[in-house]
Amino acid sequence: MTPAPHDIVFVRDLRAECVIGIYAWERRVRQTVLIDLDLAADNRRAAASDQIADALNYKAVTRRVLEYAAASEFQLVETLAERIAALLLEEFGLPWVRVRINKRGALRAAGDVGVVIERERR
Ligand SMILES: Nc1nc2c(c(=O)[nH]1)N=C([C@H](O)[C@@H](O)CO)CN2
Repeated sequence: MTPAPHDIVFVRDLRAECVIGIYAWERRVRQTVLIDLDLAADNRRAAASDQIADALNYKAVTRRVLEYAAASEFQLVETLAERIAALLLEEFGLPWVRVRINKRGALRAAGDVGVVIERERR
């Protein structure tokens, strides 16, 4: 089957609790980050069979990301994004992912702040 490069499974505003930040007070608390995921997946087989076994199961993906984030203690959102991207590419066999980490409220003068990265499997 030829690749379907435009198919995406997405997740928005996944609420993850983790230790993250560069300041001393941030090492002592858990903060909420909002995670957006765009996951390249060929959705045609799932659409044809209507079976979850043929789909990239977004429940399984989000459960794994939340488990990983909860155990993490990075300083930078960049690192958290990078490690989540690597995990998704490796464990779910995906060809390409976009990961957005939103540390909402981290800056008094701003609403949403964070990073977006795109990675592909080598
Ligand atoms: N590019 C980044 N800048 C900053 C980060 C970060 O993770 N990446 N983190 C902080 C602090 O932890 C901030 O979130 C606390 O207010 C500052 N800048």
